[in-house]
Amino acid sequence: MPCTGLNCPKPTSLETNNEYSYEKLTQTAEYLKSLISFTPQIGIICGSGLGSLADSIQQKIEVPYPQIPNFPQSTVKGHSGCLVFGYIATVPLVCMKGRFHYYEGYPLEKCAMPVRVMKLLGIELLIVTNAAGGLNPNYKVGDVMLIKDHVNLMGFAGCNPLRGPNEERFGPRFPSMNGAYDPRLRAEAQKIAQGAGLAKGVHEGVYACLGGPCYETIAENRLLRQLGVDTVGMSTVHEVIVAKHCGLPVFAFSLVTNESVCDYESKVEPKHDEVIDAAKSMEAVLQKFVQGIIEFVAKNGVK
Ligand SMILES: O=P(O)(O)O[C@H]1O[C@H](CO)[C@@H](O)[C@H]1O
Ligand code: HPA
Repeated sequence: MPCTGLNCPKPTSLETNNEYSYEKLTQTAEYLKSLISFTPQIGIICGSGLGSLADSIQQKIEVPYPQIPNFPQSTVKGHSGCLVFGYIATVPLVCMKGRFHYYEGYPLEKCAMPVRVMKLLGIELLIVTNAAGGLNPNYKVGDVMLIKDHVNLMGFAGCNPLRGPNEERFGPRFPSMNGAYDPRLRAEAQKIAQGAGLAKGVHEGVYACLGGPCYETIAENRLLRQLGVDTVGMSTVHEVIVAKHCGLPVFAFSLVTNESVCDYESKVEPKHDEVIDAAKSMEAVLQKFVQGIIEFVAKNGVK
């Protein structure tokens, strides 16, 4: 029982005050449903410089974020800020050209709220992409790493998108994160990658998200390597946590856009413009790769 003494502040319901309550998210989803005549089956989140993944969408309906009730706004170069609805390989889908990051000033639950909106729209699979630093010494710029697991470093410090009252209509208070990255799609993606021209550079590994916006120090990169992290970025993990919580299977990959420096002699510095350029140079191949995944889902279903 909460304290009922006269001097105790009344407990406020975070749920009813919450900007991202179930009711608010439902409003957002209902608004978006009113613009489309189909149920999206797949949701795609484009990483930095990867917005061109939306180029292969047919019968596009584009909805800029400022037009969407309760939606955050994109503030980062390489994230244009628009939802694109349409079809790839006859599969109805919704694609986020622009995601939200903690360093933009948004709390993690706000960064991840579009995942819940997409769940309410009816998606059955989430495809998450990111630009990332390659920590694994075998990775080169332009390689793709299928994410098999993550290290929720921000979670070690108590930052988690599920912090606060649990919304049972999405999922349980204590969700397991095992199997968050769908193993069947990952196995299939290895074959699909070869067809898309990615044969040499497809790895499977572990991604870690830091809060940013600073890139990691050399000491931090060395530490992350020792922790078994293969790619590092500032996104994805909170989106996947929210997806797993509400029962959405996830297929996710990192594009290695820069090598994470672990050597004090190195003069190499990460730069966001170079991250974007590296992503752009892989546009065509990654479009083909994602299309291959969607074609597989069209033929075989999500489960
Ligand atoms: O993770 P995405 O959105 O692909 O972007 C990555 O690229 C930016 C840094 O260059 C950071 O936002 C980092 O998270
Ligand atoms: N570190 C963190 N985030 C990133 C990087 C990096 O090296 N590259 C792209 N996003």
